[in-house]
Amino acid sequence: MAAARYKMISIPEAQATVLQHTPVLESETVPLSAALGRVLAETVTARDNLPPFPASIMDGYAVVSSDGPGEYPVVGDAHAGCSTENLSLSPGHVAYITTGAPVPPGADAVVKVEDTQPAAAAAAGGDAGSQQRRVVICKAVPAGKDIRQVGSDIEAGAVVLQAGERVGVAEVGILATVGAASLPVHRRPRLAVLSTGDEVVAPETENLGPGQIRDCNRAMLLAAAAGAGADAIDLGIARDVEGHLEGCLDKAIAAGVDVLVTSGAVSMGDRDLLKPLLERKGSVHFGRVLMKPGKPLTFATLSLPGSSRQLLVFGLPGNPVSSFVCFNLVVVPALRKMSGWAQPQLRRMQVVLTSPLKLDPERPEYHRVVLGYGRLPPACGAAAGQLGWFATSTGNQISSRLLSARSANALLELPRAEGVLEAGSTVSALLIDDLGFMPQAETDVPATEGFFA
Ligand SMILES: Nc1nc2c(c(=O)[nH]1)N[C@H]1C(S)=C(S)[C@@H](COP(=O)(O)OP(=O)(O)OC[C@H]3O[C@@H](n4cnc5c(N)ncnc54)[C@H](O)[C@@H]3O)O[C@H]1N2
Ligand code: MOO
Repeated sequence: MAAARYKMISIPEAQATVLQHTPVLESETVPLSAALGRVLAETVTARDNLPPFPASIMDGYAVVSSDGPGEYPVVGDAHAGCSTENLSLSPGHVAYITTGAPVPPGADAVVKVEDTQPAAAAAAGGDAGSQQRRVVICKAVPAGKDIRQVGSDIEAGAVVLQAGERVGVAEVGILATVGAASLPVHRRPRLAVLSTGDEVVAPETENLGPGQIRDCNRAMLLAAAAGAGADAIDLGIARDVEGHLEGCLDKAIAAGVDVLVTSGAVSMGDRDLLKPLLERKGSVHFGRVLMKPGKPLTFATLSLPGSSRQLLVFGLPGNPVSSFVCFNLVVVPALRKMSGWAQPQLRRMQVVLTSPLKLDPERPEYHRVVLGYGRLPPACGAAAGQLGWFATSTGNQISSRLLSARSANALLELPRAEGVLEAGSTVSALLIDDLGFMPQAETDVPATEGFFA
């Protein structure tokens, strides 16, 4: 019997080994326009107060609150963007003010325009020769009403974003607010993707020759790398001869990438040449993992000439689903760690099965599912009708059938066991996509009572 050369290790051991060999990449300074999705390498503080001046929240009149309702002369206008240098209020006077304008010194509240009226005399054409505008304040307001005090949104010197935080859309706005026109973020990982196999031909091949199939892994893994925030390059297809595979590996080294992701050539056939090559060029940390799909998953590191850095090599199995699953389970956390994520692991949640699932007695299995949120369907038995997260299987899970990954936003973690897990069972699931893009709209989920009233 042909013995497998590599010790079979557990999934957590494989993931820990990968992260142990994965560095956090150094920082670089990027303009704010390029910061989306990056992880901050330094804490950002506010250089000034927001608002920097007491600002009106409403269009209306700046008043001295102790004056109360009554008719008052309007001594000036404070528009957004103006200076109040030449405008100050004494009791018995008001100033017209717009939203976002500085409140003039002396005023301590704003009365919104809906709570005022034009003064009758002024409306009728002025009061006996004095051209002064007047207004009737109809409502008493407390001091501070409708004024944003200096620093009430952001105080000067306050930490607005921590090192290690990911820059999303709101964070771009926050950075712009504090004047961070450029900022230090962790460098994006550089990654190369290589397919292997004599049977594999370019996707644009119209008529397949005998024994040929189109290369789906390369396009998919390039897309996955881009989705995970890496800069990816395409190394093409390596033929099943050692010289060619080695030439491709050398190209990855010459390109200066941080990560090489290959697919295929890691199992037990006479043309599975990757592991021996990696042994020769570097260190193979594992070559078999107890998981389905993805058993021959391989991870190696190679020293780079003239550098203290190491090239991380992920030898993903050739079956497209195995490649897809393994990329999510080990490459995504590695790319996240490189990019500066403090917690790079995939997020786990508990979900309810909507159909019975057969278990594998030999390997723990990652079953691709579409998660939805809503009333659990009748198939969930006793839990039916409750609100919760539920998982719908993508069907036949054979590792050649990439349609089983279509729309999948999670991988169920099914234990290695005999038998079937019944519908209605709760299992853990790892998120592989943004739940905001759930393919199914939530069903029958009520909004908070009274929300639309
Ligand atoms: N004797 C054994 N044979 C196999 C074992 C085993 O333990 N003992 N493991 C099986 C498992 S599990 C897997 S997974 C595969 C992995 O094989 P390889 O990683 O060596 O991949 P290949 O043999 O090159 O290809 C497998 C399969 O995938 C197709 N393929 C490969 N590359 C692509 C691509 N870029 N695009 C689309 N499809 C691709 C290839 O044609 C094969 O059908 O090994 C089992 N064998
Ligand atoms: O591990 Mo293989 O991925 O089961 O087909």
